[in-house]
Amino acid sequence: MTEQIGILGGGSWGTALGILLANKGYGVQIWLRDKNQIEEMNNSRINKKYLPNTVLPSNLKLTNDLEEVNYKKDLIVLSVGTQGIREVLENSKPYIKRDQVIVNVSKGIENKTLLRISQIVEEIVPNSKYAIISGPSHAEEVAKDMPTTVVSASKDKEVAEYVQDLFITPSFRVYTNPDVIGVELGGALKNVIALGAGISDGLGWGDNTKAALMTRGIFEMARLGEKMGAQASTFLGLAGIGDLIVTCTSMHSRNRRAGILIGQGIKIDDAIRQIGMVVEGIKTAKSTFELSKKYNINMPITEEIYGVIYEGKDVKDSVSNLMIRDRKHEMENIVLENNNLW
Ligand SMILES: NC(=O)c1ccc[n+]([C@@H]2O[C@H](COP(=O)([O-])OP(=O)(O)OC[C@H]3O[C@@H](n4cnc5c(N)ncnc54)[C@H](O)[C@@H]3O)[C@@H](O)[C@H]2O)c1
Ligand SMILES: O=P(O)(O)OC[C@H](O)CO
Repeated sequence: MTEQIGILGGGSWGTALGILLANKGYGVQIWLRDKNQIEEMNNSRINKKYLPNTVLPSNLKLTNDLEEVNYKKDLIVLSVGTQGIREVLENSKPYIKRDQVIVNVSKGIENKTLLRISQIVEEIVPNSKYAIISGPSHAEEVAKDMPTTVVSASKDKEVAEYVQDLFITPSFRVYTNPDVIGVELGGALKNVIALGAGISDGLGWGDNTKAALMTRGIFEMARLGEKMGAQASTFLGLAGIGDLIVTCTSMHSRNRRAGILIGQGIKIDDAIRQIGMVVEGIKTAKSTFELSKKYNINMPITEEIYGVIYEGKDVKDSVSNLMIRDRKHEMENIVLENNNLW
């Protein structure tokens, strides 16, 4: 029997993955909250707002009804922005069945609770079969079938491999990994560093600066990750350095582009408005800053980005703060172990 898949959220990523899965022949239905957008997409068969250059396959259906999108689905994909996941999942809860697999593809940390998305899912739908897909994967390129690699992470090997099997195509290669914490944190924390890379570009600075932000950025991501129970080696993989590279360097990146605008002197709210899509790094910068305090981890880049976004710090002062800190040994506080097996 053909697998049936429901996708909660029809932004650029939910739509690109919906197209990929529908092209594999599965029955796919995307839930969107905006009825007008559904009508427009049904008429044009294009998601003009979020993914304007790709036609939707005929077996990709749209709905505004949470009961319908969950009904008789083998797999549910979560692709609304992180801060909306709790609300959408709470509203879906009456319709979610025990045997359905839940795959999160969003990348962030909830404000106030400081929870990762797997922890939100566990609170609302305890003991569900959960996986996360993460890695360097811009929707715009996946929709054009450009070679892309990602990771399917789950505590349950069977679930990770089921999700790998469902999503893999000759141009979308899916690896597995048991380290849910590391894969989730890699995808979330890189958005904060990408804002910094964008700010550096917006200031007109060069490749040296960006390479420094990326390299020192992955160190502080891994430091927090290890303290929170992740494998440091995950940060060397697709969901860590891989995603950091793509997000810090691509013109598709919403986070980098928001950073560029901020570096050019545009106000934060105006930058977010101009991007017009979820810029996860903005909210996740706050959560990450608070996590770094909670776990007592030194995260100087994240701290300065938090200062720029939430305390109105001048970006040039922030960079100067980073450069004139106490001298250090490069490899201080880094342990690289690899126990990354089920
Ligand atoms: N776009 C990409 O290339 C890409 C790739 C990998 C991962 N992601 C991640 O996927 C997630 C979604 O990103 P996107 O780029 O598709 O964003 P987007 O802005 O294009 O779409 C987000 C969608 O979520 C909906 N939404 C947001 N809050 C909601 C709420 N409370 N209730 C209902 N709907 C809500 C929006 O209406 C929109 O349809 C983010 O976490 C992002 O980091 C994006
Ligand atoms: O466009 P961004 O910055 O939200 O990044 C999207 C994906 O996370 C890239 O892998």
